[in-house]
Amino acid sequence: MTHQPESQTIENGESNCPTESSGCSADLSDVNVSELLTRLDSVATRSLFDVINKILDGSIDKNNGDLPYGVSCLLKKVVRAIERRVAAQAENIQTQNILYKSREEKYQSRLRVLKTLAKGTTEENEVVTNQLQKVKTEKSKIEEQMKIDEQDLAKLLEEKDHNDLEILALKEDLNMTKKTFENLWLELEAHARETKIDMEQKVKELEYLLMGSRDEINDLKAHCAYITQLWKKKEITYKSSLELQSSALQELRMSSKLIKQLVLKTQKSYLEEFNYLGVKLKGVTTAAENYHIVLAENRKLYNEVLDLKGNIRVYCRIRPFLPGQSQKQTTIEYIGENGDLVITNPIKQGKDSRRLFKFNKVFAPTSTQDEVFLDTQPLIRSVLDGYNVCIFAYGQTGSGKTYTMSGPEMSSQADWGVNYRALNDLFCIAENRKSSITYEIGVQMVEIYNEQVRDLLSIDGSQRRLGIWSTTQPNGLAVPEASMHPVRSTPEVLELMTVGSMNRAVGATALNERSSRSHSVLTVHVSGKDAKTGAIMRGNLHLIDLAGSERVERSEAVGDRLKEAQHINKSLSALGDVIFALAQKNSHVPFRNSKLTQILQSSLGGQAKTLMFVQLNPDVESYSETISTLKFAERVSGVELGAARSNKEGRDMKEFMNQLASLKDIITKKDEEIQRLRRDKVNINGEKQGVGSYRYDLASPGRHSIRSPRQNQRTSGGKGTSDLDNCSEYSDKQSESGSQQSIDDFIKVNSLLPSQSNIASRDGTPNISEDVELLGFGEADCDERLSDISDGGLSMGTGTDGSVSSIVEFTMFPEAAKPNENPEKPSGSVSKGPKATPNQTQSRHRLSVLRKPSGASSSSKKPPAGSSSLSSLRTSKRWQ
Ligand SMILES: Nc1ncnc2c1ncn2[C@@H]1O[C@H](COP(=O)(O)OP(=O)(O)OP(=O)(O)O)[C@@H](O)[C@H]1O
Repeated sequence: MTHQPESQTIENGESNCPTESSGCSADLSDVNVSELLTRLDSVATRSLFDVINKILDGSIDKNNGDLPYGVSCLLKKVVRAIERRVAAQAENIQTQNILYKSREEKYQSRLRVLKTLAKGTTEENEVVTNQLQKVKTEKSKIEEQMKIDEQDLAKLLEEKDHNDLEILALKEDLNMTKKTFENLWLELEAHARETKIDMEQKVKELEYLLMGSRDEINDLKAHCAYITQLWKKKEITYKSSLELQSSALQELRMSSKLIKQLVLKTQKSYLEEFNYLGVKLKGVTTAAENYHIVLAENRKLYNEVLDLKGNIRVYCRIRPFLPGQSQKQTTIEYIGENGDLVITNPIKQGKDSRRLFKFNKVFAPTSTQDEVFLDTQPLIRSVLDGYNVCIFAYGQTGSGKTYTMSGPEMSSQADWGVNYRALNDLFCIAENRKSSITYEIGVQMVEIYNEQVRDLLSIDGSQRRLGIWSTTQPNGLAVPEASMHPVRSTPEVLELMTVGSMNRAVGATALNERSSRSHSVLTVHVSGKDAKTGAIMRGNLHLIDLAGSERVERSEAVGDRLKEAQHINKSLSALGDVIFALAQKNSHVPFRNSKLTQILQSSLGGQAKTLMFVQLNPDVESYSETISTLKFAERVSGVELGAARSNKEGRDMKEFMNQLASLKDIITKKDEEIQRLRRDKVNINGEKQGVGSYRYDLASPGRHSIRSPRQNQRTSGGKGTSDLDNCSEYSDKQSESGSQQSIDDFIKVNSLLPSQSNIASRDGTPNISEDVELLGFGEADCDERLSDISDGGLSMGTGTDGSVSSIVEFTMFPEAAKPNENPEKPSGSVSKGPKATPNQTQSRHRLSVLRKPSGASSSSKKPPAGSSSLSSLRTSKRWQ
């Protein structure tokens, strides 16, 4: 059935190979070729292409590309069908194309017609629209005008109504006024009539009165004549009294001349008396001169006494509780003015709970940096006189050592510690003395960390280990390898110290977050050259901030920290051993046991002045540390270092005596000048003003202008330190009020107001500084430096015998007036201290000569220098 149409098509002459065709149809069974052939023209072209493809694929697979005949015929048919179809379609397209073209032309011509039409219509439209627009505008204008007219009309109507109302009201008013006026007119007419009648009556009355007053005028005329007569009489009386008064005046003139003569006489006698007083004054002046010399001697001797004293001073400072510690219990029970300190253990009961310690001074937690420095200042000043001074802070970690020595971090000037203030002070004095002494100041800063000495100010920033001199060098350089930095001002020092403290080894322990685990040693080298003699003085100031002294187990340190703590403890116990050996006066002092004691050798063993700050933490938890710190400090305070000695070169006694003699010459010359000036002044004042002028001078403020730098500081806000500004201010004041003026003032004060003695102030307390300044010693730049003059509280253990020297001693050392408190102690022997040097021997000799009272045995009243009086000095805690 399926092969029928195919065979028919082939037979229809479409193909010459029917057998192949059947074979072919058999091969393409799935394409349904026979069906295709029957409706070749109606099948889609795509299907025809599919058939071709399948035929070709089948032939490739089965016959290796050679098409069988049947298949070729089939293909031919299909291709022809496709060709026909394509040709038909091409014809179709051409016809359609022609159709489209004709249509297009048709539309184009229509479009042209329409365009022409549209053009004409648009122009007309525009004209009409414009006209319409104009008409509309006019219409709207007319409408608006009409609206306005309507409004105007309405307004006019309203106004008209209003005017009508007003006219009505006015008419009413007019009527009312008219009526009122008529009434008033009537009333006035009636009143005028009444008034006319009254006036006529009054005229009649006045005429009657005029008749009476003519009599009165006549009476008045008579009275006036009488008064004129009276005045004439009085004039005569006054004239006579005037004559009397002028004669009395002449008498008065005569008597005034007499009085003048009397006054002149009295004046003359007064001048004579004054001259007599002047003679007496000379005596007083001579006494003052002696006082002056004696005072200088005393000052010298006083310094020598201080030198002989030679103790280590111990100041105790208690740190306040830090912010946030207000609830903590304190171990501090009592702080005495005299240096007493009572420590209590609140945990213990009974008498064992309290312990008393005694130091040179105890600073309460409220003490300021300023107050602490005021008590340290005199010691520091000795450095400029060629002394070695050592100040160190000892105490457990966090007890305030760094605070006392350097001040808190980022501190203001008020918070500056001893270091900054000391250097500031040194610059200040050096500046004041520059006319006579040229100073050079240099600083070194090293730290001892794990028994290694390191330069904190090395120029190349290296942290190399430094060596130490085995023995103390004459130039005081214990660590010669450490870089030396010359300094000229406080800002330079501040900069260096900041660098130094930044380089300092800092670690953390359980006790203090930023605990310094090294000893820091700041050494200030001062060398001064005397412009006149060429002598050179060298002084060293060691400022030491020791590492924390707490026990190893308490700091909970391990590893490196433990090693550090062990080194610290070792060096501190070496320090203790040295101090103990010194206290025992052992022949061997183990300075070499630690780097710290090696560096401090010149300050502990030599002739140096030493001050130790014992720092305490008041917290009860630190009780045991506090007690061991205080015990250590107590042991230190018992050490005597021997006499402090100034490092002066080439200044022997002869030189001193020469200087003294030349100074005396100058003073004598000055005194002569003063005498001359005083005489001139007396003459001038006698002529011009009389004695009153002296009283005026006494009250003048000039006398108070001479002040010590310390007084100046106190009055200017109580600042403990003086910067260079203060220095210059101080020097200015000094130069303004020269010694001439001060001596002059002194003479006036002592001669004219003996009750206001300058020797002692009114309340009985000594006024040493003022005395010294009044005598021209206000500047510390005299023969002897005033570095230690403020140690005025020290006793010399002497009674007074009424001599000038005794008065001076009594004034300067009020405690000396007390009887010897320790009579058992043999007087006349230097009980402690090393063998006296020739200088000391001489000083002692001078001291005893000076003290010898006229006509009294020295041994009965006063012990000689260096005896019990000096012992009492040692126990006296009033070293300032
Ligand atoms: N007098 C004081 N007034 C106020 N604060 C103080 C005082 N003393 C110490 N402090 C404060 O207590 C803390 C510890 O003080 P500081 O660092 O000086 O102790 P330290 O003994 O030097 O410790 P370290 O051994 O670790 O160096 C700091 O914060 C410091 O500012």
